[in-house]
Amino acid sequence: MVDGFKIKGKNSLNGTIKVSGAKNAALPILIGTLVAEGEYILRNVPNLRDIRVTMKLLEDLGMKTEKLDETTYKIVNEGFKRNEASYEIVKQMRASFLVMGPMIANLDETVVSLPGGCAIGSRPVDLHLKGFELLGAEITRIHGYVHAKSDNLKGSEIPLGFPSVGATQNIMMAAVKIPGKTIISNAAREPEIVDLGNFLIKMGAKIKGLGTTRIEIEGVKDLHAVEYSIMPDRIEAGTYVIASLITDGDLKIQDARLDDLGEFKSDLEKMGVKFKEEGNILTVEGNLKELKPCNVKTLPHPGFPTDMQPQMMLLQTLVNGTSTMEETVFENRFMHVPEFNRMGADIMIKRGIAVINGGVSLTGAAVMSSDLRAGAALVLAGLAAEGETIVNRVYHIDRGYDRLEAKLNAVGADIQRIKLDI
Ligand SMILES: CC(=O)N[C@H]1[C@@H](OP(=O)(O)OP(=O)(O)OC[C@H]2O[C@@H](n3ccc(=O)[nH]c3=O)[C@H](O)[C@@H]2O)O[C@H](CO)[C@@H](O)[C@@H]1O
Ligand SMILES: C=C(OP(=O)(O)O)C(=O)O
Repeated sequence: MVDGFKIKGKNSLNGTIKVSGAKNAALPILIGTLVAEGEYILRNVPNLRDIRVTMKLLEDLGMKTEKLDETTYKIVNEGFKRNEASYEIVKQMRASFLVMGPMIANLDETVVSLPGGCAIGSRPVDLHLKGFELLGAEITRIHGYVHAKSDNLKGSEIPLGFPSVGATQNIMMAAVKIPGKTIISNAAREPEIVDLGNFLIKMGAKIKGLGTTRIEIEGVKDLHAVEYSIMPDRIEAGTYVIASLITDGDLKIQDARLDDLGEFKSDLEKMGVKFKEEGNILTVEGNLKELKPCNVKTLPHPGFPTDMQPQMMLLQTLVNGTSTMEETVFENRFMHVPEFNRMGADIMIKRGIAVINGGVSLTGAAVMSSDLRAGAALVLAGLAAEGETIVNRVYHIDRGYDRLEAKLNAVGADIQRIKLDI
């Protein structure tokens, strides 16, 4: 049996909904505590399955972790107890592969399981490994594991073939401790990179160019543990923006930083959505019947974020006219399309582009969540649909949304957690 959601649609959402700390910043930053010994305090950590897996991973490597309150963790690094990150843990969460950077910076020999792909794509790590080789690591792959010899590393120029978020983070966490200067060119510019960089700078790292395509790092031997507060989750915030629009609601989204969402904001504005930011409260205005269709293409930041693609496609489904969605980051991130179609959407995929004939009325159905954001988009579809929707396999959603159903129910949704056959 697995958890599912039973959703009664057509309630409009009103009231204040608070955004939690960002999963995609919290995971690398928690792993960043492996970079240097000491006692860390991390605040604004979201309550997620991926966070619990990360704690297991850190403990397995020898760290002591303690939950101080709902969003605060203490992590004590007294050195590595072992030099291997096993498949049992890495297979549960791809971000686990980020341990490799701190491990090669601190240990002479390291073994890390290859993560493998997932429902949205093959998700290779060649750019991470090429970066480590340029830093002087000897890399071999045996039986699904990467072995690295790293007793003689030095800073280097690392051009990335693609501005990979994971590769940029992994290389940064190694380079901050490796003697000499490392320059990452074509680096990722995502706000989560900046948050990780700011955490490392607080630890004493010398990093320039965060948020640009060229990151310069001067290796420092003695870094120290710090207290740090994780940035708010821009994807969770964007998900609530869509929730407000598709339920004709009036959500007050607390701790949303719209500027972190790149072209998501400008694309919605082109559709006719108006944003208002007052202090840390964001509200959105837009009537589904009056919004215009739009053509969207996912791209690295500041382009339209791939993690908002399924939720945006739902909005495109409900707005009159034909819209398109082109996914350029992950080759297989359209698993929600047949599920939306089961609910009455009219979406066709042609040569990697989804063509959405919008303006339909959705009706509740039993649907399957294939990954985190597809799952969240199906929950939103259930909120907009007539009748009852059952979303199966919500464990994908629990990986990355902090109590999604509780937060949505508190602003007027009707979502029940139930047990379902897998
Ligand atoms: C650019 C981008 O939007 N990255 C997203 C990606 O980060 P994540 O770090 O998971 O993925 P990357 O940014 O590394 O990957 C982006 C693209 O680069 C390719 N690639 C990556 C690494 C590598 O070594 N070789 C390689 O070919 C991937 O197959 C993919 O097509 O997923 C996260 C979770 O959904 C998002 O928050 C990030 O915004
Ligand atoms: C797919 C996502 O995460 P992960 O890289 O952890 O799979 C996501 O955050 O949308």
